Amino acid sequence: MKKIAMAADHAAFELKEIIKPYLREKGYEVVDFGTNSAESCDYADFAHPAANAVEAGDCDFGIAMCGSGNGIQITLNKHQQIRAALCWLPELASLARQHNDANFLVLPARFISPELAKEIVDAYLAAQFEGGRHARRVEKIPVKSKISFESQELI
Ligand SMILES: O=C(CO)[C@H](O)[C@H](O)[C@H](O)COP(=O)(O)O
Repeated sequence: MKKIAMAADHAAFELKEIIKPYLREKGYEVVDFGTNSAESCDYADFAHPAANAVEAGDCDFGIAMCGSGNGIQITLNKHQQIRAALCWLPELASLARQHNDANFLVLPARFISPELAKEIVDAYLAAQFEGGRHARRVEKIPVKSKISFESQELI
């Protein structure tokens, strides 16, 4: 059974509580890293543990959300092995997986309806990484060392 890490701040708590049972009904195991109420909080406190779980292989991938999606996406992408994609349309979610092998789907909870959020989640879950030229590009994403701007080579 695939294991999904979930994380949200107060702005997305309600949406998380809608998407969580939706995923469980579909047969996914959900590990909920919080937040656990609509009380004001800081997205990074939930994003980092969820990112750690995916990086460690304890979860297969993640679904995260905050008001705009920006704060939690920025935080997740500080992790070297995380590719978090902010998606507000199903097509973007499909592409995030097909082209970017995104291991976190990020939703802007204050800008989409629960129904649209479910469609975006469905698109993300149904898509597969296409590999090929995209694999070459994804491999170049982690910052391995200083890179020369002129040559794009490691220095
Ligand atoms: O980090 C964000 C914006 O980049 C998120 O949308 C937060 O959910 C938002 O900033 C929370 O705002 P609030 O006024 O504290 O509810």
